[in-house]
Amino acid sequence: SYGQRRRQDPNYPPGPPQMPIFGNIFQIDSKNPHISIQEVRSVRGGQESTSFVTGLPLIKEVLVNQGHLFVDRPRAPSQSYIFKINGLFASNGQEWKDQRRFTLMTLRNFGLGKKTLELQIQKEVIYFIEAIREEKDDGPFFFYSTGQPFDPHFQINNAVSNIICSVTSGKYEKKGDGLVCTKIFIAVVLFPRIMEYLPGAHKKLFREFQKLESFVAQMIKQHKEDQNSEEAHDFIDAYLKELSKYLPFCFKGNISSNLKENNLVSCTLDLFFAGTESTSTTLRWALLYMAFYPEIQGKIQVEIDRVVDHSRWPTMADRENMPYTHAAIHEVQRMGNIIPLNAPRVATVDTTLAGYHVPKGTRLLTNLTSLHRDPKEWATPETFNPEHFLENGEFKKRESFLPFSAGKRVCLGEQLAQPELFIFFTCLLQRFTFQAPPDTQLSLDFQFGLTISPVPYQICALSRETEPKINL
Ligand code: HEM
Repeated sequence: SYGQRRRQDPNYPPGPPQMPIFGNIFQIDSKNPHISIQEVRSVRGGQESTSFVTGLPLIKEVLVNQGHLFVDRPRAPSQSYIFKINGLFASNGQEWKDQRRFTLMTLRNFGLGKKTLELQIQKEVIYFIEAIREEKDDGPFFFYSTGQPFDPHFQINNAVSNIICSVTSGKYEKKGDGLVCTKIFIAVVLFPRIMEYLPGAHKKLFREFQKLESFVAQMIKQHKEDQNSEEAHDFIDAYLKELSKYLPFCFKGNISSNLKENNLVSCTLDLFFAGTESTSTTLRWALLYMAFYPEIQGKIQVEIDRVVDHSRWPTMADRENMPYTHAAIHEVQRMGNIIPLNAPRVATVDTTLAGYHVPKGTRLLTNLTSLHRDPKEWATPETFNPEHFLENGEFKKRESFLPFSAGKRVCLGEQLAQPELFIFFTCLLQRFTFQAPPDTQLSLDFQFGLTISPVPYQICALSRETEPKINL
């Protein structure tokens, strides 16, 4: 236990006094764990000991310099019961390396970091915006076109999940059969709500997860039945084609490479989870901040109008000419701070950190909040201020900004998330001005679920079509 360890090893990281059995579990504010823990500390919940790593030098040590020693995810007893411990997010060792390498290679083939994917993102935003325009007074988009208050949560989630769906199982989306994918998306959106119904939530969660798995299995079955061309159309296709190379040796895949059908199911689910919630939460923060700070929104719109002719949509190539907008998106991510303690890691060997002994098996949480709110790093750490990422009017990278983490296990989808954020944000602000509903004070309060997200809000989107074009 922590107490024994600390007595036996004075070099074990310090921690607050603990209760027997429960350790420090009651000292952590479950709603704000990232706020209640501000130092490098070890705490214990039950038998588990976790170290919180704070500050840029130490966080870089864990994620980058000594990254190979902390690259694994810890195993919770409930994890293998509720979630699988394979796939991309939860696997370790060679199994993780094989899934990650194959997924990155395949996503690159399907346009990650290239123009093709950008066009796909643009298409989704255009669908979203055109739907707003086409609908007349009685349609579900009536509110949007008339500037009436609406909650953008569902629409944003839907658009973002369509992108990840088209990459993973796009073949069937194109045929107009988006049902399976839509069901998965709805379940993903429902997950945080299910967690609210504790106790018993884990049982529901497990059942929902099983349903998700069988949806994906069904999707894979459809892909198998339809594999008649040489070309892979989406991620599932590409994975199945790789598996089929090894059919003579192993019906369910290549034993030596860890590419197996159960891993295909888990990787697909991981892409849905990781690819939907994080991007859509960031976009919800973005619209909220715009409505909260109308002058900043106005400056961004001036920049968009200066660089992008109103007859076309913004593209990634425009970003270098839009330092203020680029900085504002970074500021949304800094303030949104949606994954405040990063994803957990575990020490794979006995090692030392800041002079403290970190025994093998210690869980580590890198406190990204300590970077994103560091008063020594940011002029106004608690206030939204795009100037944080500007110097002499040019965009400036900042070391203390790691929303996607860093090192070998850095977010696998960063190159998808960045164009998603830029294209959604700029296309929406090119066409709409977001503002608080009349007589309403918007709040920047957050709630804690899979990510830190804004509390549900209503917002008005005023069409800019009739506004005169602003020239600088
Ligand atoms: C604003 C959007 C996003 C943010 C802030 C974000 C952030 C993160 C963070 C902090 C991690 C943990 C990294 C670590 O352990 O060091 C992570 C992992 C991951 N992300 Fe993202 N992410 C975003 C979007 C996406 C998208 C669009 C995808 C889909 C392709 C994605 C796929 C993944 C996967 C598969 C992992 C697990 C990687 C591994 O364990 O090897 N993410 N992300």
